[in-house]
Amino acid sequence: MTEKPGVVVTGVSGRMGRMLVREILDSDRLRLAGALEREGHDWLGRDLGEAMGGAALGVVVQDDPLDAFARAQAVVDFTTPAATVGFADLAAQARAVHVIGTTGLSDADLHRIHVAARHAVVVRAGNMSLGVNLLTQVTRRVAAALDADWDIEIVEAHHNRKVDAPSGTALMLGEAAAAGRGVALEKVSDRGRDGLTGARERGQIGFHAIRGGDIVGEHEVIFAAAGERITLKHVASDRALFARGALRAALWGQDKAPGEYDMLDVLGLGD
Ligand SMILES: NC(=O)c1ccc[n+]([C@@H]2O[C@H](COP(=O)([O-])OP(=O)(O)OC[C@H]3O[C@@H](n4cnc5c(N)ncnc54)[C@H](O)[C@@H]3O)[C@@H](O)[C@H]2O)c1
Ligand SMILES: O=C(O)C1=N[C@H](C(=O)O)CCC1
Repeated sequence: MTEKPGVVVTGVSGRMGRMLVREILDSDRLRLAGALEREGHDWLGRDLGEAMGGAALGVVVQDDPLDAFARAQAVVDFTTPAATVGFADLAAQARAVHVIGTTGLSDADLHRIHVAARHAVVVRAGNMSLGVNLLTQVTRRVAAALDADWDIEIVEAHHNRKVDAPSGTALMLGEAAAAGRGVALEKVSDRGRDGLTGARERGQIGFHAIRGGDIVGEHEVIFAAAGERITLKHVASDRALFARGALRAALWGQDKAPGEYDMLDVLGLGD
């Protein structure tokens, strides 16, 4: 029997990091090959299981990605843009599948990831859930069916620790709506109106971010016209959903050619 693919979890003490560890330990198809945290973190050098408040796992939390990735077939990464671009280079060197859930990536960050993907499989998505990825397809189709008399607004809500806005998911939905309309999102995007903004411009796609409490992730795409309105909505109530999607991507990527992929590829939802 071949060995199960080994996964390194980056940002292992984070909200997503802990969720990923639990899901890998529950999985009969993957094994935990390493655990990374940032320099100076108080979990470094400790057994991961004990740091998480449970029994020892025999995996020590470290801050050396090169060493960890050399023992892994996949790196599952929900950290920060600065950390993720560095991991992209190193995961590519190690020929490990790099699953990127980190959001808030700049165009320069995306370029670095694109270059790394010449040498290894990268799967990146602002949202790893089946529901949201399906919603992007529905959004694109609805936007394609309606003209610009229908104003498109995207409203997202997340917990009060989230550091980026609009959310990665909101941007995916915005890209889908823009693609349906046949326009470039950056030309029509209007983010967080405030003050004497003037009337809404025809064809704009608006973004609005709510931050509060422990909201896991909620997204609405509103199509509003004179006398009627369509609202498409997704609610995530459990972060495990994102972790399971990311681990599915880590497995899916094992036999793929180097390149950039997304969750539509993983879920077989692409056109
Ligand atoms: N794509 C999705 O489905 C999805 C789902 C949830 C969250 N996210 C995104 O994932 C990211 C993390 O979210 P979170 O809620 O877990 O955040 P978090 O702040 O709880 O966790 C991030 C972790 O990364 C660690 N980290 C930072 N720099 C590091 C480095 N250089 N090396 C190793 N570890 C490092 C931090 O110490 C922290 O533990 C965010 O960008 C968020 O938007 C994406
Ligand atoms: O908790 C977060 O942060 C989330 N980030 C992703 C986003 O930016 O869309 C996915 C939902 C949760």
